[in-house]
Amino acid sequence: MTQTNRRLTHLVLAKEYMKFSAAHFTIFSVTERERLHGHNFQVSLELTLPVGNDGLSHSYRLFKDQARALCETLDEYCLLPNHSPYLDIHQNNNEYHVKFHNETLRFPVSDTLLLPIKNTSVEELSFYLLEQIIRALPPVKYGIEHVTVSVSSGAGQSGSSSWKKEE
Ligand SMILES: Nc1nc2c(c(=O)[nH]1)N=C([C@H](O)[C@H](O)COP(=O)(O)OP(=O)(O)OP(=O)(O)O)CN2
Repeated sequence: MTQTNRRLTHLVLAKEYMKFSAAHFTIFSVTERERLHGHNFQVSLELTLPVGNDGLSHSYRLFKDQARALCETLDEYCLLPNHSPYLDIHQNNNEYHVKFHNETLRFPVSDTLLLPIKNTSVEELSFYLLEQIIRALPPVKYGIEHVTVSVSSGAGQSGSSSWKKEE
């Protein structure tokens, strides 16, 4: 397919089930954080990819199922940023002891996920999920030219991150 007659489509996938319920606290500085609380985080996925002669890019079931599976890996956990510059996290038997400023918070290991992110913000969660999506759906294999993952912590607020195929 030449560059000129390539037909690209932009799929937007934002199914209600692409969500995860999780506890977290956002850290604002070396001394300031919010209290532990939860959200139903909503995820959306946008993909740009070519449409074949059959008028189809891929069955978007493939992408929806992957997004849903990724959401399930985060569902009903307390999420901690393992790369936060403000936290010192150690496991002590079946607990994580999390030192922040002048306090130590304790979380059950069974209910907590340490994510490779710097904060449990929507922006950092979008970076994390984008990396997971690219790992699960290699763009070269699926002809994906651009992908954006958005994470919302509530109506009217979200963060997103994107990957774009190098020209
Ligand atoms: N850049 C970011 N700022 C904030 C984030 C974030 O993810 N990225 N997250 C929070 C808090 O986690 C909080 O849960 C949501 O923030 P808040 O402003 O309190 O918004 P509400 O969901 O409570 O909605 P309002 O109706 O606007 O109060 C804070 N900042």
